[in-house]
Amino acid sequence: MCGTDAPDAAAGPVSNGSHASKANPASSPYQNVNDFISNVARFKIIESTLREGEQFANAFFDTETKIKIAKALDEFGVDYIELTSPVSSPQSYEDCKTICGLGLKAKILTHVRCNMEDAKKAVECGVDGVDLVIGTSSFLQKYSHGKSIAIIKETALEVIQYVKSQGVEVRFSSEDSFRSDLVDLLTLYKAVDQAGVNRVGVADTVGGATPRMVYDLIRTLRGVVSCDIETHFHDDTGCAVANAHSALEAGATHIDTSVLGIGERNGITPLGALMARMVVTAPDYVINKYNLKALKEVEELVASAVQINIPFNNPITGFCAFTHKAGIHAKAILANPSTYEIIDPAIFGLTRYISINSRITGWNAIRARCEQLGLKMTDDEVKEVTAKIKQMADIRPLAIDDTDSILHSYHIELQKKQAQQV
Ligand SMILES: CC(=O)SCCNC(=O)CCNC(=O)[C@H](O)C(C)(C)COP(=O)(O)OP(=O)(O)OC[C@H]1O[C@@H](n2cnc3c(N)ncnc32)[C@H](O)[C@@H]1OP(=O)(O)O
Ligand SMILES: O=C(O)CCC(=O)C(=O)O
Ligand SMILES: [Zn+2]
Repeated sequence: MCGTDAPDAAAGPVSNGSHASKANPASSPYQNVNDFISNVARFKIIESTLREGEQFANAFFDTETKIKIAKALDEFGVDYIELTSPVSSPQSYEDCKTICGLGLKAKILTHVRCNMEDAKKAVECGVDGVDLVIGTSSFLQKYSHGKSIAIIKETALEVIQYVKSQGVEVRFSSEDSFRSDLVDLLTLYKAVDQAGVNRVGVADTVGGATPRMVYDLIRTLRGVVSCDIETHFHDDTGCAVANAHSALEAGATHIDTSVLGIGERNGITPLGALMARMVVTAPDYVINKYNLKALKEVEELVASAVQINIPFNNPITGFCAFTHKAGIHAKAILANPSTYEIIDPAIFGLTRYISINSRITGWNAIRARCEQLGLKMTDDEVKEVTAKIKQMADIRPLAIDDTDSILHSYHIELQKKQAQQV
């Protein structure tokens, strides 16, 4: 279907029905449960395409590209934009300063190791906030930086005090949180909270956490710290979006994303997929806060910058995300799009497409196409021409033009017959 039947709003029968007018959103079982701890309807996004995303295998962002991406993310309405550490290279340092000088609405963060030298470089760049990170699992303590929890705590408190003294936001995050000792973690978070951090960060660095593990850890942490809680989920086991949702339900306040999920290995929670999830959970909040119609453009910009295609099954913008094919689906979609769509594509400035070119096409979809083409036929005639389309589709894949040709020829034959009868 995909090769010969590419969605094109002008080509196939497009149902203009809108979800809002045909379904009562208040009746959705997927929406926000209003418990007091959940932040699903008031979360913030820390967009890390220009930090975590730069760790994606294909990524090379020159200054101009970074500026374009930062501006596009700002237009989209993300709350924060996180940049690569300025100690990474001289150009990273310059780019960090340049982006801080753009005057964007989004706050600019940079992500550095939890030590004084890195923090000083970060502050020098003029960022709004510094995201401090250090591994707390025994793996990272032993094989990465070699520091004990006591030293981590002592250093963290010094660095936090310094960043705060510069009037800059500060966050402390424990890399590899889920493989860290819970007592170590809570002791550290409590200490940095008391030291006045704006946020603590919980990171599933290796992508092994499940939504239930996330809920339990964040719920526990929520009872220990009073500051905001940022969360960061890798997608190695396919749970990054679900984990983000679970974190918000448990009281996390901020979610890290990157466009198309790009990042180290197979990346993190994708911005678009998170929007898809959250627009279903908390439609009013998401629609009013984010410029959802700009999503496709942001994704295309980043996809082109890192030389990848948008995956076919990407939520929202995958080429067939709003394509309906089977006859049973098509009939119901034409009557009411909510039957087989959880998200109205119009919210993202997109249209749905109904495929009419296969052996599984039904006569209701063909009737809609005939109406669109202005070909008048009785129901029995539509059924007869549908059978002809199926006959042909049994032999080879059809393009929309093939189906339309069958419809036009059949209609011409009908007209000839009618003329003969007169
Ligand atoms: C899970 C994550 O994604 S965390 C963020 C990852 N981001 C980055 O790595 C930013 C890009 N990195 C870089 O440009 C470089 O790694 C730099 C500039 C940070 C450091 O480069 P180098 O000095 O050449 O060290 P290298 O990369 O080989 O090793 C990392 C060093 O940081 C130390 N380190 C690692 N994490 C931390 C931390 N959180 N706090 C302090 N030191 C740390 C390691 O012990 C190691 O130190 P060493 O020089 O004594 O061996
Ligand atoms: O700083 C953080 O919270 C996350 C760092 C990171 O990229 C990770 O742990 O995967
Ligand atoms: Zn990461």
